[in-house]
Amino acid sequence: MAGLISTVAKSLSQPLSAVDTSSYAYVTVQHRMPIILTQIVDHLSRHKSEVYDAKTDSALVTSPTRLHPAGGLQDAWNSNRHESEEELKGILGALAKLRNELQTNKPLTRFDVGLAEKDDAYMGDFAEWNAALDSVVARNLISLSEPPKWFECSWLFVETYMYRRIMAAIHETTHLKLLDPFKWQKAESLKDSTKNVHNMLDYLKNTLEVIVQAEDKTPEELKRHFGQLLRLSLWGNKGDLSHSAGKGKPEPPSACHPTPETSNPHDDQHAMREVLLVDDSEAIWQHLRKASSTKCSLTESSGYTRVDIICDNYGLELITDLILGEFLIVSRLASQVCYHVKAMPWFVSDTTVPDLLHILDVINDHGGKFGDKWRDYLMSGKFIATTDAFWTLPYDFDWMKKKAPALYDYFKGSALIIFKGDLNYRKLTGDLKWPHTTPFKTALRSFHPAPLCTLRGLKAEVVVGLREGQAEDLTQQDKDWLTCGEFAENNFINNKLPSSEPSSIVVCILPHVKELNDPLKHLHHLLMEAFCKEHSIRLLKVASCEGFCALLKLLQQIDPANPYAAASHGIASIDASDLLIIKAAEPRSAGADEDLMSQYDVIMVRRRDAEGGSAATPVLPAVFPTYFDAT
Ligand SMILES: O=P(O)(O)OC[C@@]1(O)O[C@H](CO)[C@@H](O)[C@@H]1O
Repeated sequence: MAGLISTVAKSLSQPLSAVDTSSYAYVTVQHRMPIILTQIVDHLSRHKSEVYDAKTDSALVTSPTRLHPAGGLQDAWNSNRHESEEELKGILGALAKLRNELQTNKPLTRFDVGLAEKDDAYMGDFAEWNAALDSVVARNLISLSEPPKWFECSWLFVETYMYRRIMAAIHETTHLKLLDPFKWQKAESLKDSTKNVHNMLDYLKNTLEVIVQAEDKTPEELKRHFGQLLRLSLWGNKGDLSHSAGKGKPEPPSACHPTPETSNPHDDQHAMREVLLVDDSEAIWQHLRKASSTKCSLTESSGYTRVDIICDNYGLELITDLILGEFLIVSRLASQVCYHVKAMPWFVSDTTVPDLLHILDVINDHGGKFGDKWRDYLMSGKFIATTDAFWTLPYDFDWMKKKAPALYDYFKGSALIIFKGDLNYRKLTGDLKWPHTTPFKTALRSFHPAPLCTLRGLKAEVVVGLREGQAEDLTQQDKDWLTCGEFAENNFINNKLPSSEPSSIVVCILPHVKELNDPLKHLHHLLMEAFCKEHSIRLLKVASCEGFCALLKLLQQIDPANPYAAASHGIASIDASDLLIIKAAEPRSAGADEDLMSQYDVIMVRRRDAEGGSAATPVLPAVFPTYFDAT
């Protein structure tokens, strides 16, 4: 068994990387990343006069498509024109050198911390980047004795490293620190989207009228709109320029991936179904409704429900995220929506703070009052725009507790964290080679500050949470299903797992499954047993799956008013990776087992329902039957 575990653990620890020349990671490092560097050099060379050009800036005010802001102070360019032009040449030289290092697989070079004054807003993360270069996240996957190199490290590291090197070349200047090297591509991505934007804002307007006017707005009505807007935000993710290697505006979604331009959003529900590989929108709806209806997020007792959106791309995707935020506020599913954007230009089209403020002007240009309304939201706190250095470090989210503890603690107050896009998904799952049926919660490892969901178009070879056989069927359907960006998933997990509060766990119950033919499930059980042992949590093993099922059936006698009632379909089959966690209202006393009966306040069980979907169904406290053989 130990050999089996080490085999599974070994395969799990392997990140996606260009070491595998048949992988998409290799295609990205070999071809796409050099193209992205070349495009920046071309744009900066061709638009040299527009780096900080008053004409372009003034055009920003009048032109209907409002090109992306010049991103800088005009007088800096005027008064230091010669120095600025020399610095621009320096940037172009640095990017050409970077491209050569990449293409010739040189060792990754360190950042010059000597350039960074104390608390430098631009280069203050250089020391952390150098620490990462010395750490396991940048290890050479071919030989530990070798330094990290472009084709021999994790894909996640070298890709994030490339973008940080691009911005380092800009941050190390005196006059061009504010230059956004992707501004032309971001502007381009919106250039022909007038109709899309109009349609989306019209849809929002109509939806809000329905919500506001319908006194007795039925939950079903709200739920339908919620699902539509969730899917709209998901398909906004197609506008990712790092995936299309910056080739300007990505192809408009094909017929089966409608956006308002290709169909009326009301009707796209079924057109999208077949490409949504995991759709937990029902569970998200039930969770948010419960969190808001009890006037508190699951982690705070105040009348305050905050939803956090970890943003991805500028342009259409950002507009769909703002539309989703408006719906959450007006429907009272949230009292505050916080938009987390990047502290610097990133992955070509990722949203920065200037981008978020600028898009409000673009929205105003497309008619309607939403741009002004959302600017007011930012002033009043209904919307928050924020950023953190962690999002542009190379660490996946398993590191957040250690590398950004304040950010992790902040998220504990969230009712729901919505992670947009592929890069965030890759960081949630560590960009590791998980088997595709790995439970999403397993792939999150130590990252569970609060309930969270993903809205992601698949553009990389990592995906978890699929049903047995689903990946094989998809490969038959489209051999590039993992990376073509045509398929999507929407995973949800109600992240109040024990590892964030072991002291509240009274008992953990596992089905005693003798022959576990799935190494992942075995690993899962071993991890839970180790967790219980580490935190002195009672671990009970059900002598048989039947006994375990009987207990869960017993727990089905739940309060019909419980909004989760609709989600519980009875136990059709039990998945051996399921478990029962009994939490205590108060930190657990060291009392005897008898006090189990009185302490717990909520029981979380994760199971697959008869349809093979997945639903987290918290149920009310129950009485213990005598099914257990304490082991
Ligand atoms: O986060 P997004 O914008 O959805 O996708 C970004 C991204 O996943 O797309 C490419 C994968 O194909 C990578 O280069 C990059 O990581």
